[in-house]
Amino acid sequence: MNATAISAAHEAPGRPLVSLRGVTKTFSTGTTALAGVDLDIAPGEFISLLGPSGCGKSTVLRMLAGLADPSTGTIDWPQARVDGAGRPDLDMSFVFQEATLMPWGTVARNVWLPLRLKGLSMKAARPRIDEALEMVGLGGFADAYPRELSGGMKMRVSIARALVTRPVVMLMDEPFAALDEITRQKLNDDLLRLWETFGWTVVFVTHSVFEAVYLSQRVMVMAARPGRIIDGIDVDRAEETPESWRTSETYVRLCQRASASLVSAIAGTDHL
Ligand SMILES: Nc1ncnc2c1ncn2[C@@H]1O[C@H](COP(=O)(O)OP(=O)(O)OP(=O)(O)O)[C@@H](O)[C@H]1O
Repeated sequence: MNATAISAAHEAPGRPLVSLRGVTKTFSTGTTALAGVDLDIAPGEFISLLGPSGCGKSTVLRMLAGLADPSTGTIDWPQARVDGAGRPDLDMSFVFQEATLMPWGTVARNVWLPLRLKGLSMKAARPRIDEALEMVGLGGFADAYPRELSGGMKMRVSIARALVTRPVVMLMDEPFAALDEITRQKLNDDLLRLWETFGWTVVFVTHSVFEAVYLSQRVMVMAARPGRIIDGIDVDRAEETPESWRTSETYVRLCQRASASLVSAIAGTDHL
């Protein structure tokens, strides 16, 4: 494995896909969810936001998705055309912890949903639905109903529904947190394969040090009260295979480093 750079820098090299500067978010309740967040994310980067409950991870994702605006500070998309409200013309998909499938619809109809919202008929969308299901290993399950699927399969459907629109940016909010460890590891590997295939920019929220270091090129550690970034850890996985990476010295060392940051994040959080 190559030397692994570790730095607290929040900037990605080159021209960022998105750039957050001095971003704060204060809700009408008075809660300051984020204070002074500076972060650049490079195109094609896999970045994780790691931190204790309430540190503002989901708020960052929601702001990237355009579902919430910063109270102060800026979010710029230097490589995209933006509309009057500053929203980029990039396709983004959001994957949540719950698969949130429609129980009355087959797998194919669930995956169709975002294309249907764009006006595509089932007939026109079907090749893309089948391709998306193949990509997540559910080629034979188009006509199954959610109740017939395991938790891991439901999450695969959710990922198929996210990738069927061929997004540029994949926003993932603890997608595997509810799954057992073996399923989670398998889905981690599948996600990395999909990321390599599609070249997505992935912003991945997790509470798990091991998952963050396993998946990411960069792990941003956040603390709460107020939500802020306290550390940035660069991860160079080099040529490791999934198995050799999970047991490598570098992986273990970076997990220790991220754990130590997380401990200090939690130590500075008086409500825990
Ligand atoms: N709509 C809202 N109105 C008021 N407060 C909110 C709202 N959304 C989030 N918050 C508060 O903002 C802070 C950050 O919330 P956020 O959900 O971003 O944290 P998180 O790190 O994703 O937490 P978790 O890991 O528990 O999902 C929390 O204190 C939360 O209670």
